[in-house]
Amino acid sequence: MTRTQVPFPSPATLKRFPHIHDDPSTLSHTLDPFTITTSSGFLPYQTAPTDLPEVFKPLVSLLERLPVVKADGTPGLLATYELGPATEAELPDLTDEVEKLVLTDGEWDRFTITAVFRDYTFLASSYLLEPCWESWCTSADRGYGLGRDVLPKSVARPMYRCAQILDLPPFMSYAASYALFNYTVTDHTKGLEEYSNLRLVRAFERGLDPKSSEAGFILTHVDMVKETGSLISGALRVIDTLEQQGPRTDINDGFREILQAMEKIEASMEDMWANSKPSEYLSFRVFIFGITSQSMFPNGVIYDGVEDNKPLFFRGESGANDSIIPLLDHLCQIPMPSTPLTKILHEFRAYRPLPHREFLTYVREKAEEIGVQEYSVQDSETAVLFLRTLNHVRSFRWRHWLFAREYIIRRTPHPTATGGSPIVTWLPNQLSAVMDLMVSIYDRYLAPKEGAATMNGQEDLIASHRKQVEPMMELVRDQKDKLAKEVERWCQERGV
Ligand code: HEM
Ligand SMILES: N[C@@H](CC(=O)c1ccccc1NC=O)C(=O)O
Repeated sequence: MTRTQVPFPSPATLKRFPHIHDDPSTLSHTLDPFTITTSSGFLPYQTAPTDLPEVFKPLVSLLERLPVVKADGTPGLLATYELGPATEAELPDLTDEVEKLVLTDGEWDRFTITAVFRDYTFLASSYLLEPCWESWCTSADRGYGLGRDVLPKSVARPMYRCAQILDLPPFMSYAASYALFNYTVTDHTKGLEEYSNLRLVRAFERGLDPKSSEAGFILTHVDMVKETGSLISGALRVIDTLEQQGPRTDINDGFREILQAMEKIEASMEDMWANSKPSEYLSFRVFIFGITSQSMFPNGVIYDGVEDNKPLFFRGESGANDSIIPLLDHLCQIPMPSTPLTKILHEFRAYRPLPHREFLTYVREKAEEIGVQEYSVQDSETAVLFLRTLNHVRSFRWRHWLFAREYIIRRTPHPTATGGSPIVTWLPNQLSAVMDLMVSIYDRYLAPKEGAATMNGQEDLIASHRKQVEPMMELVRDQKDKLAKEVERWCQERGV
């Protein structure tokens, strides 16, 4: 029997997110595929289509021939730098066919439209970055050179139309394109349970081979995000119970559910090292750069037939559009410094699917309104659970910093990440913010107080809770110093 004495989810949450507890397999394809449920979490409510309606055959044909190594193991169009000419010669403008992607009730078939969007964005990025791929493969210094600066009508117009319908920027994105709408399973009865059952749908380089580093890179993200149903459920339990002034024990349970989900997510994240080799990352990475804040696109890109042909600028595909960490940032009300770096963090928000954006905004506003942080620190047991939640945000970001260092920073002087953020300073901006908050909460609410009555029951309880987090806090203080020194060294070495 549950101890909950207030409705969960709260009427307010249910009103705002009516599908939150639905069985994902029953959801209508008119809904955005990233409609959130507590079982599918931030993954799409159903596995993405591997094929498109027949009329998009010319697009699918290009996509199947596109990868550097095709599904059958032979070289594809990007291997010989022939994708550009093939696209220009073969692809008709299928924008009118996008208009026909409606279901019987006349509503958009958003599920299929997202698959069409995914495929156009794959083609667009391949087309724009093919010259960079050629420079990277052929020039000794491994520079990227310049990308193409005009996207043909036959790619630009239908991609733009899909993006309008889905309310997304018209460019390859993390959720609706390369990562979360780009996996399938070999055995449908097994689903997502086993990592070895996962496969990519589309790939740039060698990703159709499940053992490749490209496949491993993306599928590790999928394997992590599959655990987000209970993360969302835990976060909602905290917010909904607090909003309805329910019992603290239930709020503590919400934090426990979050902690359990994060254990699984971080364990899966650690498999990145085995699933995707650091030495092979920079290859397929060429195709995921954006067209803003990048030397390859100094003047953005003209989308022929779109927005009066004025140059457009979009951030590239990035895990910064993932929703796990922003959910916890918002729930815990982690304050970010007012720096230009934080502005980039906010700009990334626009690249998430609409349902993720709506959910994260809801969590951010509710957490502020009901004061999740303030409530949590008033009781030493909740304060410990809150600190342990923050510690997951820290360890995620620390592990992630090690990825950025070993897969990218050590191996290329290129100053910006695919999303256009400065490669050395941006990730530490957020990592330092979490560590600062941990130290300030510990010092204020759990550290020994001068003159506190030692035999007072309350002090004893605080002391016993303090003991639980002391080793964790020691590590945080060490890591804070280590990070600052390391960032300074990289900045000096790279002239930042
Ligand atoms: C080899 C593995 C990875 C590398 C090299 C890597 C690299 C990067 C880089 C360079 C950024 C900067 C943003 C930009 O401008 O593009 C970034 C951001 C980010 N990535 Fe990754 N990433 C990796 C794996 C992951 C995984 C598995 C996740 C989990 C979903 C993830 C989630 C994030 C998040 C949340 C951000 C925003 C950072 C923040 O809020 O502090 N990344 N990543
Ligand atoms: N920003 C990263 C790439 C990246 O973030 C990313 C790209 C595609 C899919 C997932 C990603 N996740 C990691 O953050 C980079 O600069 O290499």
